[in-house]
Amino acid sequence: MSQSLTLPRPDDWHLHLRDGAMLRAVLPESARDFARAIIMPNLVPPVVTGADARAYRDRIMAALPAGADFTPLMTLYLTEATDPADVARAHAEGLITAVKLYPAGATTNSASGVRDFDRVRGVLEAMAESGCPLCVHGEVTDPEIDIFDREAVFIDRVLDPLRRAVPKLRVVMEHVTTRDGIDYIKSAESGLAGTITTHHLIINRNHILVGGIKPHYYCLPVAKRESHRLALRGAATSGDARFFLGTDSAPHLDDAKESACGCAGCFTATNTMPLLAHVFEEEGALERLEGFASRHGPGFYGLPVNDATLTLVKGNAPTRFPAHIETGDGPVTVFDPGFPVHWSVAD
Ligand SMILES: NC(=O)N[C@@H](CC(=O)O)C(=O)O
Ligand SMILES: [Zn+2]
Ligand SMILES: [Zn+2]
Repeated sequence: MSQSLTLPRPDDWHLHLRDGAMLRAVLPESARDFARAIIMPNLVPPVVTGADARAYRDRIMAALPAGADFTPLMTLYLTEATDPADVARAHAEGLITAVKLYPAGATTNSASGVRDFDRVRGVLEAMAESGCPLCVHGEVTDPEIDIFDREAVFIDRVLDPLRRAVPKLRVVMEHVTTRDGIDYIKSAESGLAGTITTHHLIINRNHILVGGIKPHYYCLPVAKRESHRLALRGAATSGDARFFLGTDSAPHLDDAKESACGCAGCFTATNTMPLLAHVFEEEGALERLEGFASRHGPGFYGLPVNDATLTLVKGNAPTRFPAHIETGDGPVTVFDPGFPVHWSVAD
């Protein structure tokens, strides 16, 4: 028996495309299924000015396969030296869609991030005025705080005080991984949303650590215990418009992940939509995938829902996804959910 589901073409509200050979290898994987994506600015060096964002957008457009229908929505990497006027100009021109806050040292390429939040108050106030959203990597970096608690502590120590200090600022809590994060987003009347990744709906911390360490399941924020994964599933499949898809597809070469000090990031661009169909079907919420992947994100960002459509089909045989993609510099492993998936994207 075959089944199918057609939705408005989805968007990815949190994506790492990198640069150079990696960009050319991973961009087609996202452009195939997604119409737009919020492009993370954590390159080396980071995308900090409007001019940087313009140049990066040009490199992405140059790397797009012929005939692809994909729009990169650019972001700036917030530093303590960010000029509020440059942000305001880039946003007014439509060059950027959001600004990204990385606490310094929290994740991959975050060394230029923010240490002293008072130093970015002026930029945040200008963004609140112009309606430019702030996307946040929500983890504290205090070495005293256990890595599994870093998201919950960030909410109390940083995010909530920041939102109270700049109440009109629109904030996206990226890659929520805890029940605490879900509850915090639900507690806000307006101006706060959360992205949820594909892999955090699928794995908990046992998947990373039981039976041998699995570097391809290691990402930041690190997957938490099962009760948190269930809270994420509940939120994603609830129909609540404050939650939408941000894959956080974050490619690293296999050599960099399968290492004594492996990089954080799961590469899910290739198979995200079939995996999500599997998860939503498992939760008895297939009809809500459209809200999560195609409608809630544009709603928050004030953009139109895509006119084009994407069709997912469920076949009798498990779908065969590539195990890895080639970049020219080495392979990147595609996220393996560890169970058979019968959904695929129709041609
Ligand atoms: N999510 C990750 O584990 N890694 C991301 C950075 C990030 O989104 O925090 C990356 O750039 O590799
Ligand atoms: Zn992050
Ligand atoms: Zn990310």
